[in-house]
Formats: sequence, structure tokens, C-alpha cells
Amino acid sequence: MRADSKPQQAGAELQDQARTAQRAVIDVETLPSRPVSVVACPGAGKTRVIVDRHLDRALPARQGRAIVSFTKVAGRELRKRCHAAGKPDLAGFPHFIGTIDTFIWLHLVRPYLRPLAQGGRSWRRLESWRDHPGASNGELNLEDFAFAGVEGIRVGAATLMESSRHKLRGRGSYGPQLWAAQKIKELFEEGYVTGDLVRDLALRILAQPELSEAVMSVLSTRFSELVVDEAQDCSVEDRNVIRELVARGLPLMLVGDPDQAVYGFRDTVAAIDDPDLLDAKRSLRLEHNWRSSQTICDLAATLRTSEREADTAAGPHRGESVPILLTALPSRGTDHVRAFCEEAARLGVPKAERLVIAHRRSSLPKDLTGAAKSPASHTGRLAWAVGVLNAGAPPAKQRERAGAAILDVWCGKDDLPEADRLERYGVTAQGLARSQSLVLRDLPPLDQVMGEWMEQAKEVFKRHSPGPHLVTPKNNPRWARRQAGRDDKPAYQVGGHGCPRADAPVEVGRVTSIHQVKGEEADAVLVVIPKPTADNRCEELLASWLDQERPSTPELVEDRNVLYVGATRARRLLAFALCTDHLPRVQAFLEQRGIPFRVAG
Ligand SMILES: Nc1ncnc2c1ncn2[C@@H]1O[C@H](COP(=O)(O)OP(=O)(O)OP(=O)(O)O)[C@@H](O)[C@H]1O
Repeated sequence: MRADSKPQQAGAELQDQARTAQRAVIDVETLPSRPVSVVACPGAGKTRVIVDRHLDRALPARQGRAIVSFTKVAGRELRKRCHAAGKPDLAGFPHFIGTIDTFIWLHLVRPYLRPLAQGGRSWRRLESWRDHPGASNGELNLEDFAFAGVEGIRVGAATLMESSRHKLRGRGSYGPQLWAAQKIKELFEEGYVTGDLVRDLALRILAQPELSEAVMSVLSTRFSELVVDEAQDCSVEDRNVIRELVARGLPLMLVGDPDQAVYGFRDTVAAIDDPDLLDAKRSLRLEHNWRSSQTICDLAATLRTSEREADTAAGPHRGESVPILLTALPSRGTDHVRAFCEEAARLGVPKAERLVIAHRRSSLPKDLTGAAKSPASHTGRLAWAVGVLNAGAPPAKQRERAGAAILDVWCGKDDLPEADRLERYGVTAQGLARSQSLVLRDLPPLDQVMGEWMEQAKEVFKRHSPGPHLVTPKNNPRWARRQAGRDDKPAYQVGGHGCPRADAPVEVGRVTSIHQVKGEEADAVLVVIPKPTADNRCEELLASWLDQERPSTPELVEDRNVLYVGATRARRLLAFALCTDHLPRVQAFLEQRGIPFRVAG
């Protein structure tokens, strides 16, 4: 017998147990009014099991399965896996794979809405009010408010949310509240709706017996079951909608991990724990982690707010002995990312498999993302946008906002969502993308002084205009306005960016917020924990983690869960960048717990 055969045997046994538990989820029968819940740890193979169920478990003839999740990424992944398995038909009609928002909109709301009073317009669903320029007054967005219901639809009086209060810098909120209440009413009348309103409309439709009967007849003819992935992120309204569907006989499976709930503002009881929805006897568990090494599982268990033992690593990296890497967070620059990359390179982790993440994008290294916030001035916003689009790895949302600023140059600012603007000016999305990349290729570097940079930029934007009917920068009065004291500064400074650095670029795959990488994984992950802030939130988070205390507020539970989600994305190398005050405390904590670590540098 070989000396290492025992651990191998133990690994094979673990994998058998893990596969048996997964098989039970693939095969379980969902029945009307008897929902099934699957509670699983990170890396347990939730996504994989949902796909396998979809591929393996046949449905009655001409019926489909609806699989909903909270991110577009999850839907894309599921569709990709259907194609890879040689069954592309499983990704199309009569099945539905997509976000819960789209599911509710397409199947419970859109077909049952009355035509709009304003003739010629149709209802439009936005992912968020942030996608509509008119929903912002420069400082606040409708997303910063909670609204009272008018006949059950939240388009009434506005209240500024506590988390957005700092944006008013001590001023009263009465004026902004009036603005928000007026604005949401206007946009709703124009036919724009977002997540909350879509759910309100769904519940109102389901409350009307005739409409509800029509909804259910179409739904249960088409779908033989509804599978909700990431069920821990269901809001109260999601739960209410799901409960209505279950009560009317739609078979349901909820799959999730309560410790990964990162939308705490939605609710404190995850759907997965909802006794009204779930019959405890029909609950299944997956407790093996196929993704990460045991060291990472052990560290992750300390971040959990629930009292569960560490998960058992069962995948190919199970026994890898790569210690947790701790690195100091510099006041500026990317030394922490360089230290992480060195370690990743030593382990042979390629660039694409190196992920740098933080709870808030503002904690990510500016050199890689560009500045998080755009300046208010027109020229500053343009220099900001160019800096972001040229940065090594800007997060997707930041890239989108920068793209919108570029489009403003050609269209002027007209307060319409991007799709409507393109339609109005007869520009295709491909045409816009092409023009944008040509502009970025030909613009002068941002270390030129702003006045000169703008002069050349005018020509470049004119040369690569995506359509003939657009305002050319030459005719745009805002471009003609000279700014004393600003035109002599380097363009990067006017755009709010740091000085472009000449040293070798840092080799990382993605730099983004933890919310953006939910459900994903990478060989090496660096989690940036920011320096203490005035609101003390980061300090409280660290204390609650290191003292192993149950967080005292919902915000703190959410912060811990976000950190947990971030850490559990790693397969082989997990690193934390921490300020010099926090680093020794984390070091002592890991030492005490016997979790292997190494301090970089
Ligand atoms: N039975 C299995 N055999 C081999 N690999 C598996 C198995 N189940 C899952 N995996 C692998 O484990 C990793 C994690 O799986 P998956 O992404 O489905 O987990 P998850 O539970 O959805 O994770 P999370 O909730 O943390 O996002 C993937 O790389 C997947 O391919």
C-alpha cells in the first residue's frame, strides 16, 4: 500500500458521500403545495446540481422548468452548461432560465398590464433607477429612497433611506423627498418600472381572482416546476409572490445558503428559512465543499454569522496546504496587489484566475479601476470616463457609467436610458461600441494639460461619431466653455484619477465588488478590507469577526456575509489586504485558531 493512499481513500469516500447528497437533490420530486428546500454551503455544487436536475430529470411532455436566480451571471452559466452538455433546447422555450425580476415581469405582470394612458409609449422595465438618467438629481437617485404605497404600488411619499443620508451632508431631506415623490410618479406614468414596482404589480394582479386564474393557468400549463437559486436573497415581496404561486399549486424547489445573504436590506428572514414556505421534512442539505481547500473552508467558517462547523473540503484542492496570505494595505498604489500576484505566480495561478475584490468599489485600488466617483463638471466627467475605460480592470458597473459619459458627448445629456437614446439617434449598440474603442485608441494620454487634451478630443470624437444625426462636440456649447484654473491641470487630475504610473502593470484577471462575483470562483482571491472609516462600520466588522460575536445589527450581519461570500470564492489561495492596525489582530486570531497563514513582505 502506498504511503499516501489513506488520504486518497478518505478523499474518495468524501466524494462518494458528497455525490450521494447531490443525487438526492437531482432526483427529489417536487409536488404541488409541498415545496422542497436545499440548504447548502459555498462550493457545494448548487449550480451544478440545478443543471444536472435540469439535464437528467425528465418533465411531462411539452412542459418546461423555470429556473430563476438573482444575477444574470447565474442564468448565463446555466444556459452555457445546457449547451456544453449538448442539450441547447433545455435553455429555450418552454423552459425559462433567467433572473427572478425577468420571470415575474414576463409571466406575472407584463401580459396583464393595461396600455399606458400616454399613447404610443409602452411599459419599460429597468434593472434599477440608476439605469435612467432622469431618476437622479445629480446628488441623489430614486434608489436612495423608500416609497409609500398607493393602492399597494410604491409610488407615494418618499423617505430618504438612512444609508443615503450622508449624501445630504447635514442638510434637511424635506426638499429631496418632495422631488423623489414627484419624480417616481412621473416616471411610472411614463411607463417605467423597476424591481419593487414589478413585484407590487404582480401581487396586485395575483390578488384579483380573474387575473390570478389567467396567470396560473398559463404558468402551470407551461411550467411543471419552479426552481429558485440563491433563495437566501429573496425579499419579503419575492416570498409573497412565491407563496402565492405555491398556494395555487406550482411545485417549487428553493436552493440557497443563508450565510450568503448579502441583501440584508431586503429582509432578515431568508425564504430558505421561511416556515410558511417550507415543510421541514422536505429539506435537503449539501455540506461538502468541492471548490476550496480545507484551509479556506476553516477560515470561512470563522466569518459565518451562524454557528455551523467548518465545511468539509471534498474537491481537488481539498488537501492543498497553501496558507492564508495577509498583506498590508498601502495608503496609495498597488503594492498589496503585487504581493498577492507574486504569491499567485509562485503557485502557477494564471492572470485570468486572479481576482481582487472588496465590499465597496471605492476600496479597490484606483490604479486598476480608475476613480470610483466622477467629478460633476462636464469636462471632468469626460476625463474620468476615459481614465476608467483605460484602467486595467474597471468593475462592470463603473465601465457602464463611463460608457454613458462618452455617449453624452455625442447625444448631449437628455435624461433617457441608453436603449431609448440609441433608438432616438438611430445608433446601434455595435456601432456605439466600435466608435468608443476608436475614440479610446486615438485620444491623447491623460497626462496632457486639460485645455490641450480637450482641443484634440473634440477632433477625435467628431471623427469617430457613431451616427450622422448627433450633436458634434464642435457644436456642443459645453465643450466651448473654458475653465480658468482647470485647463492648465493634467487631464487625469481633472478626472479625479491618480498620476498614471510608469511601473510594470499588475497582472490580475478581474477587480470588482464582492456582489459582482457572487456564484463565481477563482484559483486566487484577494479580499481588500478597507481602513477604518468615520462611520466605524469597518472597525465593528473586524471586531465582530475577531471576537466571534453575533453581529448586533442587520447591517453588520450583511457586512460579515459579504466578507464570507468574498472569501469563499477562492479555490487555492485566499489573501486579505488589511491596514497596519488590523493586520496584527487578524494574525493573532489565525494563530490562536491554528489556521495556517503567511504575512507578505
Ligand atoms: N460532483 C462534483 N464533482 C466535481 N466537481 C464538482 C461537483 N459538484 C460541484 N463541483 C465543482 O465545485 C465547484 C463549485 O460548484 P458550484 O459553483 O455549483 O457551487 P455552488 O454551491 O453554487 O457555490 P456558491 O454558492 O459558493 O456560489 C465548481 O467548480 C463545480 O464544478
